[in-house]
Amino acid sequence: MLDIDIKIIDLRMADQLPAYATPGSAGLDLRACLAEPLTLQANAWQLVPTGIAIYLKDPGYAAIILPRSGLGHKHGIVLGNLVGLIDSDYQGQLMVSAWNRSDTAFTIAPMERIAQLVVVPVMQARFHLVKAFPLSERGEGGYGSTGKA
Ligand SMILES: O=c1ccn([C@H]2C[C@H](O)[C@@H](COP(=O)(O)OP(=O)(O)OP(=O)(O)O)O2)c(=O)[nH]1
Ligand SMILES: [Mg+2]
Repeated sequence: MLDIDIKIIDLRMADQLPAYATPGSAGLDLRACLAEPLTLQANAWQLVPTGIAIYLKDPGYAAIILPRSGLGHKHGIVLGNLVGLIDSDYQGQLMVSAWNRSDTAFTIAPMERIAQLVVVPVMQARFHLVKAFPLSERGEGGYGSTGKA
């Protein structure tokens, strides 16, 4: 279990801090911190505040924002950036780019859970410039080079 600092940006979030819904949950649901319902027309997207900020601090971690399965599959509410990446040094409010990829308008209610946050380990890399790589089995083959079946 990792300890992370969290800051309340909107007071309405004070009693609704993100929490794992079950002991085995990987994601924490993020709420739409809205004053009034927000209707996303078909294929419209809008940046939605969550009312909270986190500071991961350790560059060995990041957080990713993912769609909720039900909203995405049943209503087409996914993310305008497909996946949100939260840097370990980001201290601003968590924002969700809510995109209605469906052909029907969808209304997000204030405080509705619209996306989920997953904290993940990250390895920062140091690059060593070389002229050639030692040959691997794959070499430069990709994009289906191993066949279909
Ligand atoms: O869905 C998202 C994606 C990003 N962010 C915040 C946290 C992240 O650390 C910061 C920058 O995100 P990113 O690096 O993906 O965006 P950028 O377009 O490269 O902006 P920047 O130039 O600020 O890095 O924006 C969010 O709140 N929600
Ligand atoms: Mg960036």
